[in-house]
Amino acid sequence: MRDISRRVLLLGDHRPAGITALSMPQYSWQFLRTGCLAEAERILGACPPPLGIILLEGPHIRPPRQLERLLNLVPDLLWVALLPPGSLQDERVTRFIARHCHACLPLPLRPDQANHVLESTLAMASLLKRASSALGKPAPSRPGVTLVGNSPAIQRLLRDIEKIAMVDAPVLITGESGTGKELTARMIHERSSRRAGPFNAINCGALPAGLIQSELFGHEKGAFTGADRRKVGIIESTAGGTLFLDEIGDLPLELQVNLLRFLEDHRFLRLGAQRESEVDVRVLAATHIDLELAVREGRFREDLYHRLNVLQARTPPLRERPEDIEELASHFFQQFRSEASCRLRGFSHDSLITMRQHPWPGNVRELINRVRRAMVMCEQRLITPAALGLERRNGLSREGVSLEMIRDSAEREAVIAALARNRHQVLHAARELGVSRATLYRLIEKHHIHRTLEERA
Ligand SMILES: Nc1ncnc2c1ncn2[C@@H]1O[C@H](COP(=O)(O)OP(=O)(O)OP(=O)(O)O)[C@@H](O)[C@H]1O
Repeated sequence: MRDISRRVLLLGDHRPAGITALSMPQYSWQFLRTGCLAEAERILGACPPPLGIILLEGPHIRPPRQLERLLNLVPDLLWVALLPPGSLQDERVTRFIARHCHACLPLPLRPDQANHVLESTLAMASLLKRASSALGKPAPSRPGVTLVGNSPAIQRLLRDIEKIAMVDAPVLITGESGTGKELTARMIHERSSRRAGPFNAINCGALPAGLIQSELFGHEKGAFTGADRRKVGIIESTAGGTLFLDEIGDLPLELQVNLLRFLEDHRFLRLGAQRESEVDVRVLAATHIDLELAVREGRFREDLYHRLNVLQARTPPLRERPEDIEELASHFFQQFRSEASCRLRGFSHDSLITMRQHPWPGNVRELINRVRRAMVMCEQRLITPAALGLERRNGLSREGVSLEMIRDSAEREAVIAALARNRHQVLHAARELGVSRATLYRLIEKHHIHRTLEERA
């Protein structure tokens, strides 16, 4: 019987020179070769091998985006890159290797050298598997807290965070619920000169109006019935650090004046105290409501609004950056995998498409919850749309979906259907759709449709 741990997925359009020798009994590697990404996905979904080899030439490295999608599907598979002569001069190739590959081998293959690299990669794969199941820990993630995502909107936010962290002024962070406002505040703190001090967060909307004053500013013993000892408020306990005031729009008007006073001279009065105290705290505030409107309607003090709004950061909603969805899903998949069945290997192609179509009203928090639930409930090897609670539906019946998203979704469906009807022949599918071949290629790129077809037309 063959040792199934020596199975290797070989992704490439042809058998690379020297590979056949590695299938000989003295090496006994078993290669599952495919030049088609959809086929590769099927192999990974059915009975995934521990190793993958990528031949970095031909159309596969040309559209690296689709390739990266596949690699993100099974984050625990270790990849070895096969390098045709001169390929390392291509900066995209070196970046790709640095990001995704465990090792690389020059072509043509020298069987002993290739066998040695495959053996050591296999040993590393089994070591990592054992370590993650023994420790019950998620795969290592990036150091410190950081925003996952590569979209221009997230890159802009990351640059803003770096700049804001350099200055010691108040910040107003705006964005819908679940978009990462608190995470942004933490990142500002961790990158600021206050990083050695405390980071405290308080949700101004979650506390009853009667309690919030003593939570923020503290109180003296006997300040009110039941105040049987002195209490240090969150402002005071954040001395030398950063205070994050979430849902600042919910702060009662009578407390807004106290906060303004504190922002102006860092002085505050404990409830029931005779004298003011002084403390050095940076305030970051967040809101998901339109504060300017709240000012116009008299629900929020204009002077406090301007005092808080010295610097701004905006956390973009997930529907504005669908290109981040896959990376986020894959990030949380890795984080939760220790809690879930080890059978799971990643996301099905269908679920990736469905996730891109979903409007994500609850943003990243919703995505985290769906991935976590899917990892518990899914019985297949690849997470399905059903396990995510995102059955594919006709866009027109969905609530809260913009016209643009409906149009986008219909366009994607039409392209997929035309390609399927025309056996993936681009020229014929383009004719059927009444567009040029170039336009159809642009649509395939735009919607990240797996080109199992590549250039058959
Ligand atoms: N870009 C991101 N990368 C990684 N994790 C993220 C990202 N954005 C949000 N999260 C995670 O999503 C969850 C919700 O984020 P967070 O609490 O910061 O959102 P919020 O905007 O403050 O929400 P709310 O307004 O409801 O308080 C957290 O677990 C956070 O770590």
